[in-house]
Amino acid sequence: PFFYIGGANGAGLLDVYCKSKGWQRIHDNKREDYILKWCETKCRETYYNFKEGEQLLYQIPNNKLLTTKIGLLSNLREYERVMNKISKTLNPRSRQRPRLSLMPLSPSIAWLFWPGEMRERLLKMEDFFPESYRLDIKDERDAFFEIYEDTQIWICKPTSSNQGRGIFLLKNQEAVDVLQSKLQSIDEDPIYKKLPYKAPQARIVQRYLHRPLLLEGKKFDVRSYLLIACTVPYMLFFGHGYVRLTCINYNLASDDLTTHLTNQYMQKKNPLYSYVKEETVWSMERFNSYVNEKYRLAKGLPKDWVLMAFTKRMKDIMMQCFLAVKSKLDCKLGYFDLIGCDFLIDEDFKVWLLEMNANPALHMNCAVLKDIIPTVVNETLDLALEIFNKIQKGQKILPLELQCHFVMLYNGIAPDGGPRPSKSKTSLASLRNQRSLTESSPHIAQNPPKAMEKPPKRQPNGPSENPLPAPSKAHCSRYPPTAWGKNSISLQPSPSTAEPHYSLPLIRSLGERDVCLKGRAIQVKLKYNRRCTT
Ligand SMILES: Nc1ncnc2c1ncn2[C@@H]1O[C@H](COP(=O)(O)OP(=O)(O)OP(=O)(O)O)[C@@H](O)[C@H]1O
Ligand SMILES: [Mg+2]
Ligand SMILES: [Mg+2]
Repeated sequence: PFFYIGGANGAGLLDVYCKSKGWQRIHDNKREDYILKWCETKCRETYYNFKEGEQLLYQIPNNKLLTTKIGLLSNLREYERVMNKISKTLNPRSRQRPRLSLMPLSPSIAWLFWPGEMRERLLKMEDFFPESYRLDIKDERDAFFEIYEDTQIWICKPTSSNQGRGIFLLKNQEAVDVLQSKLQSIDEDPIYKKLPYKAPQARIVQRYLHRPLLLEGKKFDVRSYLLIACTVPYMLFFGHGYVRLTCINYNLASDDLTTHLTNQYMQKKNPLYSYVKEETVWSMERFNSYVNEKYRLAKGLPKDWVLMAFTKRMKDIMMQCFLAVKSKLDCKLGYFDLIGCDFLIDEDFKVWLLEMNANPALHMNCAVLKDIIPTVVNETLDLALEIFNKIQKGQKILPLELQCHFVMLYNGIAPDGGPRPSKSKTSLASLRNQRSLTESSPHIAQNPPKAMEKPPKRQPNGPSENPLPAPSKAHCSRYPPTAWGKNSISLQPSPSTAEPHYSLPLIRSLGERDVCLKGRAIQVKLKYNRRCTT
């Protein structure tokens, strides 16, 4: 079996992992006979030639729905708008009365179609995403220029750059005026009208969180992971990452971007970096202990706020982002993705999502990263492979033998334990007859997965359709102890957030379809594929 790695990010770790399976590396990107392909950048041919159900391919082709600044902002907004609309129609407790013609048989029936977990789960965007405006839409940027008040601080970011490239702060009216006239001249430039692809990248402006929580006087953000190990059915996991601090103390008035932008790439530009680099990345345990020690009493926080409340909040936010694009992501058996999610905590311990990243950095330039990154990479591949193999063989996906540090966020497994039919064209029956990766891998074939000794345990609060077994800890010994496993980071999956089957049409409809209630029937009108489910 062959594998291909494109780019340098994490290449060493990926190479070792794949070779340990007995696979052989190929260097020709055009070859189509690979079983796993992991590329930093997406290329159209790869997706065009991808053999669904036979190959594993890193990165969902349209992950930009989440991983560009504009994609994330627009999808979160649209999700909130649609959810509020549905909520007003279906929620009998809503202050606004539903329109009579839209009244279902009884409010309590309508309530049934609004699953409890979704009611509770829906977060207000303003509570986790800093106020933002798209500058590529005229009305929206005019709205920003209208509301801007002198001395407010905003941050301006290009939609699909990373490593802090192209980011600047807007600190006064003068800077905002300069930006306004620049945008106007781009808009009016005849060259860009003719050749719009030559125009500079679209941008957003975002309210600058000017009172961040500080660690030893330094600003920081937290990189965590959203692993989409499978898209048919969806299998999502949360993974802890690390804390990224600046080299020098935070100073709001400073014009030095390295005090404001916490990403490692920016920090490397600071002359102090080589002296303090080990201090610019903290493990989550160190962060947890620090908060326990310095802030617990002063701020009245519960013990282990980082590993408990903060972690839960990150998971909830990730879930909301996923639900916002769930019906739009390209799903094919074999696609998987690892998305880096950046969170900032403010002085009031409020958690903010800054952005989501495709192809997150897998470099190991600090001791903490040497500990964390291999685990992230190995378990990403383990989970993607285990799920893929099980589906190919028609086996039940759960329990997952190789799940160790990642915590399950969501699964779309049908109540019978098999994959749920999706919009993917793959016939699972035909996949079962195909040669599986396990069979084609001499290493795995010699070491077939051990059967689980115990039947899967039921989660106390999980819905009965989707019992989530505890991950096998035995597997953790395969990798050296890491910051993830050493201390108290939970190895237990959170209560299942898998969707109850009755809500599927409703959930699928979100964002793209109209829900309309008529007479005694609840009808979900599907705008795009003209199917009608009652
Ligand atoms: N709204 C904000 N308020 C305060 N600080 C912010 C805000 N947005 C971004 N930052 C800071 O700027 C840094 C870079 O921003 P962001 O992560 O959005 O850009 P990026 O170029 O995609 O970076 P990377 O992908 O390397 O993390 C963040 O790590 C954070 O420290
Ligand atoms: Mg980024
Ligand atoms: Mg970032």
